[in-house]
Amino acid sequence: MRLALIGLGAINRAVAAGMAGQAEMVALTRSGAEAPGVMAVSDLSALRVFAPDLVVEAAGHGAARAYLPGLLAAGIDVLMASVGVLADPETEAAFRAAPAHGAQLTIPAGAIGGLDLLAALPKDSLRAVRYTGVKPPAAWAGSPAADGRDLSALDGPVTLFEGTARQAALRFPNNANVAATLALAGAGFDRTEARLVADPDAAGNGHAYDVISDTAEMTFSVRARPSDTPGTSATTAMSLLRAIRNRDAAWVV
Ligand SMILES: NC(=O)C1=CN([C@@H]2O[C@H](COP(=O)(O)OP(=O)(O)OC[C@H]3O[C@@H](n4cnc5c(N)ncnc54)[C@H](OP(=O)(O)O)[C@@H]3O)[C@@H](O)[C@H]2O)C=CC1
Ligand SMILES: O=C([O-])CC(=O)C(=O)O
Repeated sequence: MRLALIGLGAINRAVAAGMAGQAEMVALTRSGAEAPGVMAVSDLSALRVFAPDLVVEAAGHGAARAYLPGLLAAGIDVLMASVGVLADPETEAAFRAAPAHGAQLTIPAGAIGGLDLLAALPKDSLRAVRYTGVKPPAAWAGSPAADGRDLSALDGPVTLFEGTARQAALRFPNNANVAATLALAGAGFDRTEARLVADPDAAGNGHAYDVISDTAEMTFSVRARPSDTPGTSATTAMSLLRAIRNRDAAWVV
């Protein structure tokens, strides 16, 4: 398999380590970063010359918006981590219009799970989908939630945001991609509720959601170890690796 990674931070370094020896890999970053078994490429045209079977994006909303529609339009399959960028209607339209020659965009579960069942439920049967993300203060560094507030001095949990998944995904590009993924799998960006919490006592990154539908009620909850980037759960790279491996698998579970 030939993999082109966009971004080589916490997620894609773990993806590269997981695919070592099983894929030829290049990476596109602004700094020209490399990793064991991964050669840096300087720009998008060098990435395309590599002729990847799959592009794996884990570089942030700006990179996803700038690169991915063009790659899909060139007939290249894409697996994206920065799902929240699709909360912007113009960007979503560009992604939906782009794929050519059967190119496919894969949106992995990322740091959450249970999406197989949620996505199987008929959309018009969904009555409520409510997501809560709880992370330690360090995970919110650099986010608008920290604006003017010393999160390191918190002595208890604080709700930083409550609103729709669309608002959350756009305001918190590094922490609410899962809210966007949940919205796309379920009730949509404007009918999925999101709450984001900083908790000094949180033992890891927590994601929980409740679904009420005509057919079923479900609850999902996970608490995961953070990766080298505090706001990114270690499970995210594992989810991307599963999606990559499923491409070649005889059995997909
Ligand atoms: N779906 C999900 O569940 C989750 C999704 N995410 C998404 O994944 C993204 C990556 O997460 P993570 O690995 O933790 O982030 P990191 O900050 O650890 O790494 C980001 C990487 O992207 C590169 N990068 C940034 N901007 C660009 C650009 N314009 N072009 C090319 N490379 C770029 C950076 O390198 P350089 O600075 O050298 O360019 C760096 O290598 C997040 O920003 C978020 O959008 C994160 C967590 C969960
Ligand atoms: O990795 C996580 O815990 C989730 C995350 O940052 C995101 O959804 O952007």
